Amino acid sequence: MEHIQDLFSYDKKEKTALTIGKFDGLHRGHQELIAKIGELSRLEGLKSVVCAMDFTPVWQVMGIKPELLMTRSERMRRLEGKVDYLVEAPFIKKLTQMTPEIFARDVIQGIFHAKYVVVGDGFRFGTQRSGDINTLQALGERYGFQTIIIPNLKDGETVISSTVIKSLIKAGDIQQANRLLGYEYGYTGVVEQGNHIGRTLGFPTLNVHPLEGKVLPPFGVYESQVTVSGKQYRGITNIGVKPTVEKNTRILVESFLFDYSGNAYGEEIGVSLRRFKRPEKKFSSLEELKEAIAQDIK
Ligand SMILES: Cc1cc2nc3c(=O)[nH]c(=O)nc-3n(C[C@H](O)[C@H](O)[C@H](O)COP(=O)(O)O)c2cc1C
Ligand SMILES: Nc1ncnc2c1ncn2[C@@H]1O[C@H](COP(=O)(O)OP(=O)(O)OP(=O)(O)O)[C@@H](O)[C@H]1O
Repeated sequence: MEHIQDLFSYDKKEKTALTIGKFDGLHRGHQELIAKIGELSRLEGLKSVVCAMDFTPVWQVMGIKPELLMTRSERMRRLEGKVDYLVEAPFIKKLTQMTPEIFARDVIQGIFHAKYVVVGDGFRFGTQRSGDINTLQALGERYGFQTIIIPNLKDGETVISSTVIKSLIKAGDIQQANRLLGYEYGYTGVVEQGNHIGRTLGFPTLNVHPLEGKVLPPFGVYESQVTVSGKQYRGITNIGVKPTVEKNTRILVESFLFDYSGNAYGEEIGVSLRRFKRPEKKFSSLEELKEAIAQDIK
């Protein structure tokens, strides 16, 4: 997969099967669209393209702190091997001012040379989201691309969306969030040195700082799976500020791994969350904290 960081520097000439959207989380709905562009590109000798709209420039202007399911590099890794091109499209003035027609003509046709555009039911595009799937279909006829609509994938009555998944994570319902994502939500990060209290408690932890912008669940203890040097370990993870031992510390994701004995300082690890167990608590002694952790791992 080739990663192109700016839509306006995309200069490939091949015909494409294209999908467009924010693609935060690459949930099961997104995965259907990606499977479809893969299938079309294989059948018809096209290139498959994910055009991921990046709203960071807009949020910066508005002073909004982003809350996202994945960082750009996590998205890149998750798409690796699945599509030919990942093209990021920072949502700059030039884009925000495009009417649906200009977007279809200059971007879908002009930049991407799309033969197919694959979108979900609820897709909106153009200035102030003024175009919908009917607009897209009509413009496709004018500008020579075919629009393929994927019905919104649901889980029971719930339409799967990044927004719903973020709410579930914030509410601590990791199991349901994972179901809608189609994989386990988590954090990647470089292992940092802690206070080395963990090992005196008998529970040494691999500590990572959650990357900027990632949605956090309620502070607390979670069953987890941790990847270190390509190997997976079952573990238990505390997300929070460890109020028993620290004051005003920054948020950490701390994992005690069963069956692991290294320290991995400086290495990048992945921590996937499986289930919420209990809220983080300020214990009155380290002894009580130790007893609680012993219960957590049972
Ligand atoms: C399973 C687990 C549960 C934890 N629960 C809490 C908690 O409820 N309250 C708290 O203050 N710290 C909690 N911690 C964090 C510990 O305080 C922390 O791991 C310990 O102080 C070691 O920190 P260090 O790595 O900086 O040495 C928990 C850690 C683990 C692994
Ligand atoms: N559940 C779904 N089933 C099928 N397609 C979907 C689904 N959700 C989103 N899509 C499509 O995936 C593309 C990218 O969607 P986008 O990431 O913008 O939407 P989203 O997941 O609903 O996010 P948000 O909740 O932030 O609006 C769009 O074409 C959209 O219509």
